[in-house]
Parts: sequence; structure tokens; C-alpha cells
Amino acid sequence: MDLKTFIRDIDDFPRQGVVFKDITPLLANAKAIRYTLDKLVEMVGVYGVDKVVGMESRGFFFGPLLAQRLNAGFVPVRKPNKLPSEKISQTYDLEYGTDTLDMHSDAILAGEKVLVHDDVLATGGTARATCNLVERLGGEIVQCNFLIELDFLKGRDKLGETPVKALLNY
Ligand SMILES: O=P(O)(O)OC[C@H]1O[C@H](OP(=O)(O)OP(=O)(O)O)[C@H](O)[C@@H]1O
Ligand SMILES: Nc1ncnc2[nH]cnc12
Repeated sequence: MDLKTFIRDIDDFPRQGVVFKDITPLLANAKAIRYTLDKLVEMVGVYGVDKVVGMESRGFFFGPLLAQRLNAGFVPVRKPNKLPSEKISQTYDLEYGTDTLDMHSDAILAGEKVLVHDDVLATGGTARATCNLVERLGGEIVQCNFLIELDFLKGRDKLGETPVKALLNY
């Protein structure tokens, strides 16, 4: 199955000059969802993952499905002021200004093996901040796993030694 046929380019969204990779056609197709999940699981290739960490909001589409297939728990990383219990926060740079992501303080136990999952790796700011949150709680990141990587933005350069894998490259 050619998954790229289920990904739609939207010019100038959310702002002028950005080509947005829209995965909603993929999400609308049962066979494409199943195929994507099978391929994401295959790509992990690591045993003993304890937690899958997914970033709000598009990391929530496949993150919990992936966790279920890996027999792991799922941990949401959320935008500010959404998590109700004790949390840690990480601020990171955007193209203009900064943003913050939160994770519950008890979401990862020291020594747990963690798979970080999101739909798109672009500049890598979101993934870098998420890895920092996991590492601050003592988690061991076994892989950063994406549906799509935008190669020209060189996001993987921000992730250092961490193994980075993507199903589709543009
Ligand atoms: O590599 P980066 O440059 O950090 O960009 C990647 C992030 O951007 C998108 O999320 P967005 O902030 O648009 O939020 P959404 O998932 O709620 O749409 C995408 O889902 C990633 O989380
Ligand atoms: N071009 C893009 N398409 C979809 N999601 C993104 N997140 C960051 N850049 C993106």
C-alpha cells in the first residue's frame, strides 16, 4: 500500500509558505489505519517498551494504538494548563518565540523504556522537549518514532544519539 496517496498537501496552512501534511485522509480509511499501525509496530523493532509517549494532539491518533500493540502504557504530553495533577514542564523554541509542554510527574518511572511517538517530525522542537521531559523523570528513550519526517527541516539533528525512525520521508 502506498501510504503517501493518503496524505494531502495543503498549501499555506497554518500560514503563508508552509505546506501542511494533512493525514486526515489516512485516518478516514480503515485499511490505511491498519497498514500504518502494522508498519509503525514493525519499525519499533525493540522489545520491552514500557511506555509510549505521544504529543498533543496528533501524537494521540496512533500513540495509544501503538502502545496497545506493544503491550505498553500510553502517556500524553500536553499543551499548557491541560494536565490536572502534579506535572513537569519544558519550554522550547519555535520559529518565533517559545512554547511549553507538560507531562505528569508520575507518568514515567526511573529506568522505564520509552518510545516517543508523533505524527510529524519537522524542526524537532516538540520531540526534543518531549525527550527532555522523559529524561528528567529518568526514562530511557529507545526510539523516536514518526509517521512523517520532513527531511529538509533537519529535526533529527536536535535528537542527538536517540534512534529516530519515520515511515514516510519528504
Ligand atoms: O518538529 P516540530 O517543528 O516541533 O513540529 C512537529 C509538531 O507540530 C505538529 O503539532 P502542532 O504543534 O501543529 O499541534 P497539533 O498536533 O495539535 O496540530 C506535529 O503534530 C508535531 O507535534
Ligand atoms: N508541514 C507540516 N505539516 C503537518 N504538520 C506539521 N507540523 C510541523 N510542520 C508540519
